[in-house]
Amino acid sequence: MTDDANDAVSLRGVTKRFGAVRAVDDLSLDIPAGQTVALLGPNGAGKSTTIGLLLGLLAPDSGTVRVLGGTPEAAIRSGRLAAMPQEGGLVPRTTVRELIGFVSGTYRAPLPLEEVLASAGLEGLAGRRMERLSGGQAQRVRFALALAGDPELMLLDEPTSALDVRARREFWESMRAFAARGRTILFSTHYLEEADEYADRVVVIDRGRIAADGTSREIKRLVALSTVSVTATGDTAPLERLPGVVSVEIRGERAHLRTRDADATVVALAAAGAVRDLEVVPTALEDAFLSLTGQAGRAAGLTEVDA
Ligand SMILES: Nc1ncnc2c1ncn2[C@@H]1O[C@H](COP(=O)(O)OP(=O)(O)OP(=O)(O)O)[C@@H](O)[C@H]1O
Repeated sequence: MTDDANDAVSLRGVTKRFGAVRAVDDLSLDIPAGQTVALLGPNGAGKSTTIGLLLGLLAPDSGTVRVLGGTPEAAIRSGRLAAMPQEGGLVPRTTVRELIGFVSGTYRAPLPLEEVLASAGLEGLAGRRMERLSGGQAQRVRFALALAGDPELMLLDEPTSALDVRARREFWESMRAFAARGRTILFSTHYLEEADEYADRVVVIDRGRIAADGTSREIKRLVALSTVSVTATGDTAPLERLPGVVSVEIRGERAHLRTRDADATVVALAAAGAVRDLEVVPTALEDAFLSLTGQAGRAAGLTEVDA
């Protein structure tokens, strides 16, 4: 790992404990300027804690946290770092234009109001009052407020968790425009699909440590993407050793083989004469993700990148 002063984010051996819980455990992560990075992990993985550390809301027990070459506090003070809250922050009875205009006025070098409205996809909603916005529209206003100071880095903790599918898509369209201007985005999410679609890079975090780090294509290649099912008779232990197989689950008469290479697994099953009622189904992305952070992932020999 290189030490690059141009990194937008640099965490070095960072640990944050809450009592006996190591919410972030010796984590090292560098994000070069211009990347859109998804921090992906199950509940309690340490995503919010990581973002809290980067915003200076939490102090690490050990290790160093650098944001845009300095401390999080300095980055926020200069307006170079912005965060978007999940909820709240919108003043009722004001219009979209009034609120964004007011907040813009508090920044030293704000973006022109019309540009903020356009970037957040709010042109048609500028005159609308806060209480009349849908969930997705309100979230775009929060995004606009974060955008107004023209930050270089945006940190988003589960920005779409309260949104439905359509609102989620609309939100990400706004985010894409921001990223296209060469800005850096780090967002946390539970959804592999979201990481897959919107991030240049996916960092999978599990129990405060990095479980995998790569493009979503690389991450998906690491995980078991198909399940081969057969009716199993006799000893099922050898199934575990077939090519591609990551884990085997026996339910009644059926053996479900989670595999990274369905073709190789099927060929090997055929050679063993064990193809009764054979079925191959793609694993849902969510399940694939669980296999990466759960037992199956460890069985597949995935190593912690930053151990
Ligand atoms: N203020 C706190 N006090 C005590 N424990 C905490 C605190 N904040 C976080 N934790 C614990 O630290 C661990 C990591 O929590 P964190 O909120 O960072 O995870 P997360 O990945 O953001 O989870 P989620 O997806 O559920 O938001 C969890 O075990 C959590 O219970």
